[in-house]
Order: sequence, then C-alpha cells, then structure tokens
Amino acid sequence: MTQKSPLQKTATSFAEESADEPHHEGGFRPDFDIDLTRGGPRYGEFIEEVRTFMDRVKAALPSEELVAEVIDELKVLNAKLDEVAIDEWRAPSGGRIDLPARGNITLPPYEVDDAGEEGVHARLTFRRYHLGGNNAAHGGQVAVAFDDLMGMAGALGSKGITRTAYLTVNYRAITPLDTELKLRSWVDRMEGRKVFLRATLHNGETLCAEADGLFIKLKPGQP
Ligand SMILES: CCCCCCCC(=O)SCCNC(=O)CCNC(=O)[C@H](O)C(C)(C)COP(=O)(O)OP(=O)(O)OC[C@H]1O[C@@H](n2cnc3c(N)ncnc32)[C@H](O)[C@@H]1OP(=O)(O)O
Repeated sequence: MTQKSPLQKTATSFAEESADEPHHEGGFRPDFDIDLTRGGPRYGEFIEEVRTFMDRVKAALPSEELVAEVIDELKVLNAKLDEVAIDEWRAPSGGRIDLPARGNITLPPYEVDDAGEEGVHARLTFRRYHLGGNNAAHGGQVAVAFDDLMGMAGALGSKGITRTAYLTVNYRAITPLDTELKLRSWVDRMEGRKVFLRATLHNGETLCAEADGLFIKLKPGQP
C-alpha cells in the first residue's frame, strides 16, 4: 500500500503516542498495528459488491425462478465463506481502516477525509439499501453513521476507547439517497471519563440531521 488514508495517518501517530501505555484488552480492543493486507488487495471491491447486492435486492421484483436461482448461488457462497470464518478481532470487516467504513458491511460506507483530535470529517452517500421511504434514508441508518463516526471522534479526541452511553439524533430535513453528504463529528467537552460529542450531517448548506452523545471512556479491560 503506497498512500495512507487520513485515518491511517492519525491511527499511526496515536499508536506511537500511546506505545508506553498498557495494552487495552477491553472495548473494541484497539490494535493499530493491524494488518491491512487481510482479505487481499481486492477486499474493498468484495465488500462493495456485497453492498451492490443489497442495493439490487432492495430494488428487485424477482421472478420465482430468479429467487430460487439466487438462493442456490448464495448457499454455495455462504458455505465457502463459512469455511474461512474467524473471530471478530482478526476478521478484516471493521478493521480495514484503509477502506470506506473500515470495510464493515453493516455501516453506511462513509469515507474519512480528515481525522484527528479536532474531529472527524467524512463524506457519505446513502443508497438504495439505506432507503427508509420516498427516496429518503432510513433514520436508523443516519443514527448508525453518527454513532460510528462519533465513536471515532471520541477515541481520537479523548485518546481512549469510548462506548456510547446515549445518542440523541434530531432529524432536521430529509436525508436524500444517492447524494454525497458531509458528515462531521467533534468532541464538545470532556468531564473525567465522560466525553460529550456532537455531530452534523449536511447536504450542501442544508442540515439534514444533528446529534449529541455521551461516550464513556472505558477503563482497561472494560468490555
Ligand atoms: C472506532 C470505533 C468506533 C465504534 C463506535 C461504536 C460505538 C458503540 O456503538 S458502543 C455500543 C453501544 N453502547 C453500549 O453498548 C454501552 C452499554 N453501556 C455500558 O457499557 C456502560 O453503561 C457504560 C460503559 C456506557 C458506562 O458504564 P461505566 O463505565 O460503569 O460508567 P458509570 O460509572 O456508570 O458512569 C460514568 C459517568 O457517566 C454517567 N453516565 C453513564 N451512562 C449515562 C447515560 N446513559 N446518561 C447520562 N449519564 C450517564 C454516569 O452518571 C457517571 O457520571 P459521573 O462520573 O458524573 O457520576
């Protein structure tokens, strides 16, 4: 890999700064010395095909024959993937920080432009499989995007690992599909282990949604 993503750069300097601290076995068990070759160079393309599949499923009116055909093909693929299943710490999904949403198929595929102590800026395009209704993104999908990005901003801003205690989302305007949106999160203030975060989602000048959340910095070993 030649070029590092903004998140990789920040994660590397974060790892260097915390090199003398005891290894954190709790929370998301962070290990920034992670192998980004897991799944190979086409792993991102693989995840993107899975997302495209979900788009197609959401949009399809399949015939009975096509449903049967897809079931049979999926059974073959699922059996192959089942043979290579490993634990969550070593699976690339969620750990490939060089990929949109760290290669995690259950997260909206945001792309980080800038990440640091000051906050995280990302771009996000919701698509057909995120549909709530009438060409708008499902509110739960918006909340998932906020939760993950705020978790990242909380980790970088507090130099610790945080978990969501509460997350309040205010939906201000329809969040459109197939439109590149700007997602931003930053630490508002910290009180001991309490990290108060804010986040916004914009379509151009329009504020689609905003969130505030309390994330708690975990103690070493705390799940
Ligand atoms: C880069 C990767 C990003 C990934 C981001 C994904 C983030 C997530 O989705 S995490 C999953 C969702 N969250 C969870 O499952 C958390 C479940 N809850 C818990 O584990 C615990 O309740 C936890 C960790 C939040 C807090 O527990 P604990 O560490 O024992 O803290 P506790 O002593 O109870 O509280 C600490 C302080 O926070 C306050 N607090 C805790 N929860 C709340 C709450 N819901 N509302 C208000 N205040 C709260 C307490 O009152 C206390 O305040 P003070 O210090 O002033 O007395």
